[in-house]
Formats: sequence, C-alpha cells, structure tokens
Amino acid sequence: MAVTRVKICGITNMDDAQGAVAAGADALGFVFHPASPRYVEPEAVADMVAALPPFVATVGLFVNMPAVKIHQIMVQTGLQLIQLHGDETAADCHLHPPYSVIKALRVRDEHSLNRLDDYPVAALLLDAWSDEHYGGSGRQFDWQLVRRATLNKPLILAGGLNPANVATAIQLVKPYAVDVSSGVEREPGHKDLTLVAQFIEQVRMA
Ligand SMILES: O=C(O)c1ccccc1NCC(=O)[C@H](O)[C@H](O)COP(=O)(O)O
Repeated sequence: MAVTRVKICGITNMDDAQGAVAAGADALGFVFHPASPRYVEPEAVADMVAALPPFVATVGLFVNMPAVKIHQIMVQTGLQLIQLHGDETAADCHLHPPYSVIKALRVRDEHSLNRLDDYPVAALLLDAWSDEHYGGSGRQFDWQLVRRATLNKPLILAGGLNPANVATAIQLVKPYAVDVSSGVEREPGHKDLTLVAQFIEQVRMA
C-alpha cells in the first residue's frame, strides 16, 4: 500500500511548525502572498526553517510574483521547494532552477484538467476554484474529475480537506500527497494542533 504524504500549509509561527512536524507532517507550506491572512514574513520563515529537523520538506507559496523576487526569498529563508499558486503559465514554471516547482491549479470543471503534461514541474497540486481566493478557501472540488484526468506527475490533492473527509479523498483519488490549511485551523493563520494530529492519523489509516 502506497504511503500518502501530508503537507500542512499556511504555517505562520514556530509553535505550529514544530507541532505539525511532531504530529508527523512530511512537508510545511509558507504563504508569501501579502493579501493572505496566512502571509508570513521571510525573516520569520528563516527562523522556523532553521529550527526544523531534517527530512521535513519546506515549501514557499507564491502568487504571480516575479522569479527574481521569489529566488531572493528562497535564499533568505532556506526553503526547499517553490509552489506557484497564482496564474503562472507552464512557461513560467521553467524559470526556477535549481528549485523543484509545484504548480497549483484551481479546478473549476473538467477543462481545468486539460494539458496537465505541459507543466515542467515536480508535482501538480489540485485545489478548488474560488473567485475570491487564490488558495486556502476551504472549498472542495469534484474529486471524480481527477479520476477521469490523465496525470503523469505526482498529484497533491488540496481544497476543503479536513479530518472527516481526508480518508475518503485518499481512497477515491489515490494522490501522492494531501495538502490542508483551513481544515486544521482554529482561525486563519493559526493551526489547531489537535485537528492537525487527527488529520495525519486519518491519512495514515486510510
Ligand atoms: O492559504 C492561503 O491563504 C493562500 C493564499 C494564496 C495562495 C495560496 C494559499 N494557500 C494555498 C494552500 O496550499 C492551501 O493549503 C490550499 O489552497 C488548500 O486550502 P484549504 O482548502 O484551506 O485546505
């Protein structure tokens, strides 16, 4: 049986970073989109990254930010992977050596899943469509659409996941990893570490 990895996204503080890792998170995500309630300053992320144990993947999330600025933040923070969570094209994904790139796509309907192979990335993250938010909306999309899509890259499933629905999502979609933000929060930007532990337990049992 394949192991499903867990990424806890929208980490803004040291307690949540260390608590998520203690609960078994495989990866942490840090949002650098200034309009997000989960925005975190690069200086704070650098401190968190330096305090983490080895073998935890660290991911910076960017929305339509110029590559030069992204790379400045990556160097300043010591983060490992870039997640492009805006309107970046497949061509934009070429701009980030030596970093591995995760491209997030927001799924509105079956057309959202056309030409996924065009993206030169390490993994694709599928999230729910929202007119108001680039991410962290807490919305779920139709998982059946993924079952019908052709995907030759590791898939990270996101969007409205929580401890109550993540096992069903894994059984249906069989993703490489699951990603959660608002479903394990007590308020935007602050994780509920009991929910984080329950989420990871559900993933391990799925
Ligand atoms: O979380 C945000 O506020 C955010 C803002 C801008 C771009 C991306 C953002 N989050 C992306 C994530 O990786 C979330 O984990 C993903 O959208 C799922 O969110 P949720 O439905 O709340 O679990």
